[in-house]
Amino acid sequence: MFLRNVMRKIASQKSLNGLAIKKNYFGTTSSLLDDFSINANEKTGVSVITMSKTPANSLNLEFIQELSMAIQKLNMEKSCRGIILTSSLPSIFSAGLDILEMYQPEPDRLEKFWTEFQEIWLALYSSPKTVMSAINGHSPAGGCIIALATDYRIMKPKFTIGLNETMLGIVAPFWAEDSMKAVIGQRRSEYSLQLGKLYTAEEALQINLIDEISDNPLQACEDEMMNWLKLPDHARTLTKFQNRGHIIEKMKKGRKEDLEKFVKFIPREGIQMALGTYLDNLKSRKKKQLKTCVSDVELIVRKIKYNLEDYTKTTFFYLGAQDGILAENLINSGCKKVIVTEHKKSNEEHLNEIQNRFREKFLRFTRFPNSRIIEEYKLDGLEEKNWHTQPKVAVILTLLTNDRSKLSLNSYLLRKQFPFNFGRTPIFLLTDNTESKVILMNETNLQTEKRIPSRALSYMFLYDRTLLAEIPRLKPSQKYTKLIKIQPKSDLVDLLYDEDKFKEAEVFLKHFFNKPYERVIPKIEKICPNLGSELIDMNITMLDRVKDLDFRIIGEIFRLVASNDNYSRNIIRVLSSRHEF
Ligand SMILES: CC/C=C\C/C=C\CCC/C=C/CC(=O)SCCNC(=O)CCNC(=O)[C@H](O)C(C)(C)COP(=O)(O)OP(=O)(O)OC[C@H]1O[C@@H](n2cnc3c(N)ncnc32)[C@H](O)[C@@H]1OP(=O)(O)O
Repeated sequence: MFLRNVMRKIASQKSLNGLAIKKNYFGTTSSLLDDFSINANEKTGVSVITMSKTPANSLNLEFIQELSMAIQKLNMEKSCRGIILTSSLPSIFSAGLDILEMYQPEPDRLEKFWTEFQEIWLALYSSPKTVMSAINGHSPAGGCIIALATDYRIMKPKFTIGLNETMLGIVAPFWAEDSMKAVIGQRRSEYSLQLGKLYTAEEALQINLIDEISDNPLQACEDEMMNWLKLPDHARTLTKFQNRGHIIEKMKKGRKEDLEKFVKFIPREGIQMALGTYLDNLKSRKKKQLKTCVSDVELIVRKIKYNLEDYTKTTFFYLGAQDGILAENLINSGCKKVIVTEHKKSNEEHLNEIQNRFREKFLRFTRFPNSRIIEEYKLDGLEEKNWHTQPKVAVILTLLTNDRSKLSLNSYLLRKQFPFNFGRTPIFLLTDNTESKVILMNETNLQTEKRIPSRALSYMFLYDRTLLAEIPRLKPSQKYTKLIKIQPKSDLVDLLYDEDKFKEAEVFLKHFFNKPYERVIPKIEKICPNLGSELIDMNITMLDRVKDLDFRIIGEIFRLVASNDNYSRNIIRVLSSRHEF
């Protein structure tokens, strides 16, 4: 019966094929939120899905939804024969479910979250394709569940994998347990699950939790995939379903009850306390591992009595090229990546000088495709370093001018060119702007706000995609209401302050998300003359003059509409799929 259903499903998928998959299936595509990319190889029929959601590829609702959709599409794509899952993060395959989704959850979201997790597991576990995991970093809990849902696992040495849910005071779902049993056997599974065991790759190989160890799991998966693809797909797929059918059926039958249990279980006081403690430990473990980072940045920060250690969270620095010395100090004190930016062509020479000075230390030198003036340097030996013990500080953007056009340029660069998702990283803008002020946010809940007047550290530039995506789910009390107050100067700000105009703007925004820019601008101009040109020149700082967060989002949309690029469109699509818009 099950096999018959499977055959029927494969047949119906075939007919859906043309509809479900974009014509340009081959090549590289990115997810809406840039949390993963898919590289589809036309020759081999193998698609590599690379997860890149910093800092840990933890699976939150949006990430799971997008990933799941991508896998389902690949499952239906006739020309795809194999899928490899991997990560672009240097030491984490996936840290499992995003604990913040389960800690102090909102009921509706929690339900959606678990439903989507069930869904992605089903899409992977019952995929008709050959699915492999190139586990190139830690893979606890949900990360291991995902890997277990694939057909073959190759892992990089030394990292850890396992179902450690009991360590968090929670319980792995029955279907994950079943998939583990199917791989390592009943006894070993029971032992591992009860003790929440995390195994090193070497240990995992011994108990068959993984199939191979390799320094280059992706390459090894690609090689192994070729062996699997020698066999006729239908025979291999049916054999897979013969083996997995009972587990899939059981999951489908029990999934409603599983969901009910989950949404009841997670909000329980004891569970919440356990999750809270686990989260605290996760954070404090990191603080203990921090070395003191002695650098110019710290000196600046010390001068203004600001404790850098509170904000030692990230691996990236933005620096003006004029800060060559600063960059060198940061590198010497262990920063993993330094981005050197320079905006004046005349300083190209200086940039070259820095580049030459640092050449030996950097593994890679990349020019951003759309800019002559941004350079990325990557530290030598990055892969070998133990990332756990690396000092992580903050993102710094230097801007030693208050010239508005440069401000625009910086925000533009940050928004358009910087390929990373900052997560909850604090971002500082160092400037000599005399109206200096800094807003430091507690990035986790946006509740804490401090102001530190300073000439040197003037402004915290809080703009990141994760945050943007998170804004709609913040409770009203968590929305930050105080932003830098600067006299509104532009029509746009007037518009955003004006209730009636705002309403009008909101109405047409609703209708024009998907309309071409040329059609939007005249409408905007009607409401607010001269706004079109203002929009083009608009920079993020203006948005910070807006008094209310919702206004800010609208402002953000104006800006995105104005820039009219793919990235903006994607964000708009994400935002417009939410109720707020
Ligand atoms: C009766 C039963 C009924 C119903 C069933 C009930 C419940 C079912 C639910 C069970 C399913 C659970 C599956 C899960 O996946 S739970 C999540 C478990 N995950 C973990 O335990 C991993 C935790 N993370 C780590 O151990 C380390 O981060 C890791 C080893 C992966 C990497 O270490 P590294 O030192 O390289 O990085 P860190 O500095 O620790 O992390 C970087 C930042 O990422 C944050 N982080 C890490 N993991 C998570 C996560 N899972 N969720 C959210 N955030 C995470 C970490 O805090 C760091 O953040 P910052 O400090 O930089 O802000």
